[in-house]
Amino acid sequence: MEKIKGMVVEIVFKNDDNGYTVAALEHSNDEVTIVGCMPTITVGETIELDGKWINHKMYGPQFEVSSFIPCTPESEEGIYIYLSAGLIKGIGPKMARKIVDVFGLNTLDIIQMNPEKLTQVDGIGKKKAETIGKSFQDNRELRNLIISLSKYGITPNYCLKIYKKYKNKSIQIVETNPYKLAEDIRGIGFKLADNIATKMGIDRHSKDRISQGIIYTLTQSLSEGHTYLPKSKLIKEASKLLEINDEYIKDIVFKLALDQKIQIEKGPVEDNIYLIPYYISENGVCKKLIELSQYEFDDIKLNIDKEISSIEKEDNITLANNQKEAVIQALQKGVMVVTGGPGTGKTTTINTIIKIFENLKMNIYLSAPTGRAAKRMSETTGKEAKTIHRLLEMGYSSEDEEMVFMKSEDDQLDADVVIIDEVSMVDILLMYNLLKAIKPGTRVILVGDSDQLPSVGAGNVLKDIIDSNIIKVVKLDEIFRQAKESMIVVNAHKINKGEKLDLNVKGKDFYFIPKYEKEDILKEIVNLAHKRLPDYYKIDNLKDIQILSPMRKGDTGVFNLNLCLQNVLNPNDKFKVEEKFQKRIFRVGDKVMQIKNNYTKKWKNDDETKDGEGVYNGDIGYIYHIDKEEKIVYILFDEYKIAQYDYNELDEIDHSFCTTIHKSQGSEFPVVIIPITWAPPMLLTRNLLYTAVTRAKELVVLVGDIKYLDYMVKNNKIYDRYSNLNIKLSRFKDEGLLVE
Ligand SMILES: Nc1ncnc2c1ncn2[C@@H]1O[C@H](COP(=O)(O)OP(=O)(O)OP(=O)(O)O)[C@@H](O)[C@H]1O
Repeated sequence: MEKIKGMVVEIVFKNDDNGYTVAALEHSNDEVTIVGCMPTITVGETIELDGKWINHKMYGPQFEVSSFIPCTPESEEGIYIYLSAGLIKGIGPKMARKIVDVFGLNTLDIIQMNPEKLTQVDGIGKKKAETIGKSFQDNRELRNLIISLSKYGITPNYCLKIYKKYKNKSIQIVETNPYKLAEDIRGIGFKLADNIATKMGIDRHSKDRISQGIIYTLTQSLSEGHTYLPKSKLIKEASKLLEINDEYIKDIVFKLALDQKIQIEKGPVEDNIYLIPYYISENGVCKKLIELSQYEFDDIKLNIDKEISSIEKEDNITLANNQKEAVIQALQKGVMVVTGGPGTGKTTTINTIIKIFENLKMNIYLSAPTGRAAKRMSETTGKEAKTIHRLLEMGYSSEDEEMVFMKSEDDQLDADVVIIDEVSMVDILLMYNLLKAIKPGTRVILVGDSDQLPSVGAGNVLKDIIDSNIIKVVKLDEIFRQAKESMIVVNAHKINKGEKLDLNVKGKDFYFIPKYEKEDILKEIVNLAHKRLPDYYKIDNLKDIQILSPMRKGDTGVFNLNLCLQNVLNPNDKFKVEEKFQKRIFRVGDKVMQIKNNYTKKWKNDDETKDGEGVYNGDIGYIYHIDKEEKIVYILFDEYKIAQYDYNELDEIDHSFCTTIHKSQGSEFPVVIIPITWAPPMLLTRNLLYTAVTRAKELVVLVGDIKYLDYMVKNNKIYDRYSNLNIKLSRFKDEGLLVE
């Protein structure tokens, strides 16, 4: 093994996925080629390398690197080159020159130890000095992490995610339990974590490995919507994942239950295995629903029929019988469900209910699971509606920054009535947190359409509640005359019943354009969004049109459609700043979406007169500005909220010229275009089509092969979720525990 030292003068090639780099190094007054895994090196940096000289057939002599350590640059010029490489937020070449001019050889010490002194440099204020100091520190720690973890085959991109999550505890956490990465880091699955563990020498049959495999199998099943797995299924899947015999797994399942990491519940056929929070939530939702629904009210003394008549007169409307029934039940029951498809009068019914409770001077809270749904509820009721997270006053615990709700059993909501919209999107954990915060004597009204896709999170809450026959349900099924005018509404109901759709009725709002080849479907959709629809309907191709695809991959999947749509709807332009992030280019003007809830993301309006926090999964925005020097992307949401994203936060953002149908749940758009083509059967389902179509307010255009449309309408196979809420609720009735 030999040692050489020198300054990196050029990066010839770098593979961001595995860190393999070819670079030129200034060494002993000569320029030599170095090759190997050096993911962190930058031009201007001095490094010390271990390795050996080889003679490459084509490229001649090269130094093959087995390990390297960064050294502090020794000359002022070296420091300048190092700082101007763009690694540190707030320092570009000009600023680097100014800083080195002031501090000379002490520059790096000053940035690391006394960043406040940077204010001596023209153009650096207190805040900027702090940012530079922090960015330098983060950069150092991250580079050390990348170097330390590269021996386990962890790529720089994952190191960045790991560092974001665990900060300076990263190495310690990874080396103590690499399987934790599979739980916490997006993109790292059990397999990758297991590979890392193998490189660390962890035994295949160790208790830690098997425990993690079992927990991972259960965690994975949550993303398919299951709240538990039957024991035999769990063992089979875990054994496949771990590639070991069932017997080892059975033992550890039992041990995990003793350690209270999982819960075993006796089922009628076999044991069911839960992760603890899901067990507590499923039982808790059941108990709270029974408790709230059994409350006997004697607080309202009014003639309900008279009250309804006077509101009907006021609103110039006659409620249908089941709408009236819903209003009456809302006054009498502790918990009730109002369900129905589009145009069946849910909003009208809820507005009547709100009026009656308002006349009675009752305290009413309105809420919905997502920001978009809450906004829509505010618009249709004319009253403030909050997200459930806001309603429950979500915050973070001081010790471990875990999310907590301030409103809970110890400090319940001061409400007489709570109305929740879009309940089909509420999962079992959120429902439990909500119900815990509601005291007996409060009326809870759950509104939703159980034919929509179920919640992204585990459970089948709305459908289970409806199917249990324990909670009062009023199903609205009449489509009102006004709503019947819309083929979107009419066809949505036809989809639900598995009937043939009315397509291309002249002057209406539901069109089908036949195309058979995927390339033709793609071309047609791009053309519709770019030219045809905006020209014909005089609408905005970004704001008014939303393309929804069932899948992410493939020619007509979200990823490819976004690439093609970006090219025509927001093409490259020398006046528009853009930046490449892994496989995507973000450009000023791009339509984007927040893809996970970020309750603490701060936003301000343009003139900073309004501010707030929280950007939610599914929120659509536009790239407003990209600051390459500060490494910040500014995104405009809701026409006035501007949120800043550091480059390393951009995994929360995706392009949204096209989104998946799943992500569109709870949102509405004027015009929706949907590709109809081959996809895996589990994506060609009736309720996926129904959800997509009901997102449109004014126009639906389907493009593709009619045989797949027919297939979707007929395919009402719902992929069952393991959830016991329905059975647990029904048990109360079977055992005669309910007051009728
Ligand atoms: N009793 C009624 N008589 C006549 N028209 C009604 C009645 N109830 C509702 N409508 C009308 O039917 C249409 C649909 O009603 P509404 O918006 O309340 O339904 P919805 O179920 O909330 O629909 P969506 O889910 O699509 O928002 C509206 O135009 C509304 O004015």
